[in-house]
Amino acid sequence: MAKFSSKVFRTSLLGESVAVFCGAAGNKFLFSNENKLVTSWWPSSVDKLFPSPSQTSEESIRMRKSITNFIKPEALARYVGMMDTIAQRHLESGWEGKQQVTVYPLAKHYTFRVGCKVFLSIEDLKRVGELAAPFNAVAAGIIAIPIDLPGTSFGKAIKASNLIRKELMGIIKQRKIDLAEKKASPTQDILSHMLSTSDKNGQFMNELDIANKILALLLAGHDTASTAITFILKHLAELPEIYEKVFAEQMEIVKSKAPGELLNREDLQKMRYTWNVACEVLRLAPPLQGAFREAMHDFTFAGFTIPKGWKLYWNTMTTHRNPEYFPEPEKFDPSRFEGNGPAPYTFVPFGGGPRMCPGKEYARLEILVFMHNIVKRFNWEKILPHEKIIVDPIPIPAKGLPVRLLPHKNIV
Ligand code: HEM
Repeated sequence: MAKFSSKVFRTSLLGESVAVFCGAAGNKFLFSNENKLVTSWWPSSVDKLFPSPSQTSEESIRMRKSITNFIKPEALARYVGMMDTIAQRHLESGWEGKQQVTVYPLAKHYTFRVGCKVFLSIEDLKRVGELAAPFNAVAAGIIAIPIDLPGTSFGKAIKASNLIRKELMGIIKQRKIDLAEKKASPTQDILSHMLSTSDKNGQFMNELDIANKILALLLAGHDTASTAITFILKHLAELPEIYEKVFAEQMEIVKSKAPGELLNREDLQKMRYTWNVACEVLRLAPPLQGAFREAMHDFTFAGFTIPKGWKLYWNTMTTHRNPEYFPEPEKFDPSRFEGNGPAPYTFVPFGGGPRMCPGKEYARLEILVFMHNIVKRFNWEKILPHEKIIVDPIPIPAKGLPVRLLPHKNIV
C-alpha cells in the first residue's frame, strides 16, 4: 500500500497475478459486487480437495443458502447447552488438575469435539481422535502446492479427505436407518437436520452432498475458531485489567444460574463486554487474513481497469490496523465495539456481503461458551513472555502458547 497505492495494487500471490483491494472502499466494492462483477475464487489446492461440478452463479448461491440454513442463529440456538456440556467435559479432562498446559492444541481439541457433537452426535473420545487425525492432515494441506504425490502435504490431504468422506458416508447411511426406525431424532444434530430437510421442490440432499458439506463446515471452523480462542487467552494473560472485567461479567451470569443449569442463547446475549474483547482480538489477530475473488467482467476501480479473469484479494490488515479507522491501532481497546462499533467495511474478520463467513454465529457461540467456562475456573500466565507468532497462513504462537494455570477457589 505504501509503495504503490492505498486503494488497489497488483502483486503475485500463490503463483497468480492478483489485484489487492485495500481499505474500506476496496472491501465495500468487492463485498457489494459479489456475483455482479466478481465471484468467489479459491487457490487450486482448495478446488482439488473439494471438487464440485461446475456451477452457475445461481447454483452456487443456492448451494450456499442450503449450507447457511443449518448454521443460522435460530437453528444454532438449540446447540448452546450442548456446547456448554462439551466445554465443561473438555476442561475437566484437559485442564483441571494441571499446573501448566499448551493452549493451541487444546483449543483445537475443544472446537473439534464441539463440531463432532453438534454436527454428528459423536462424543466418544476415541472416535473423535480417529476423525481428528485426518482432519488435521486436510487442514495442513489445504493451502499447499497442489501436487498430489505421496509424502507431500497436498498428497496427504487428498488421501485424508477421501478417508473422511468414506467415514462420513458410513455415518450418514446409518443415521438414515436410525431416523427411519425412530432410533434417532430429526433435531438431535446438524446431520439429522440436513437429512430431514427438503428444498422447496421437495428434494432432499444426497449423501455425498451432505458428506461434502459437513467436511467443508468442520474444516472451515476447525483452525479458525481455535486460533481465535488461543489469541483470546494470550491477550487475557497479557492484560489483567481486561481479564478482570470479563471475569466480572461472567460471574454475573454464573450467579444468575441454578447449580448445574446449562448456558442458553439469552445468557450469551448478556456477554456484551466478553464479545467486545473477542472482537478486539479478531481485529488484531484475525485467523484468516483475507480471501480471493475473480473478475467476471472487465471493470474499473479507483481509476484502474481490472481485466476479466484477474484474481482479486481483500485483506483484513488494510483496515484492521489502519489508524484512519482504528485510532492507536496497536492499543487493545474493546470499547471500539460499543455503540455502533467500527465504521462499515472496516472490521472484517468474517468478510462481508453475500459471501460473509456463514459460520460467524457458530463461532461466536463456541467462543463465548469457552470463555465463560475457562474464565470462571482459571486465571493464567504466559510461560514464554516473548513467544513468536508464525503465520502459515493462519497465525499461531510458535510454541502453541504454554500457560501456567491459576485455578479459582470455590467457584465452580
Ligand atoms: C473465528 C472463527 C472464524 C473466522 C474468523 C472465519 C472467517 C472466515 C472468512 C474471512 C471467510 C471468507 C469470506 C470471503 O470469502 O470473503 C470465511 C468463509 C467461510 N467460513 Fe468462516 N470463519 C470462522 C469460523 C467458521 C466456522 C465455525 C464455520 C463453520 C461452522 C465457518 C464456515 C465457513 C465457510 C463454509 C466459508 C466459505 C463460505 C463461502 O465461500 O461462501 N467459518 N470464514
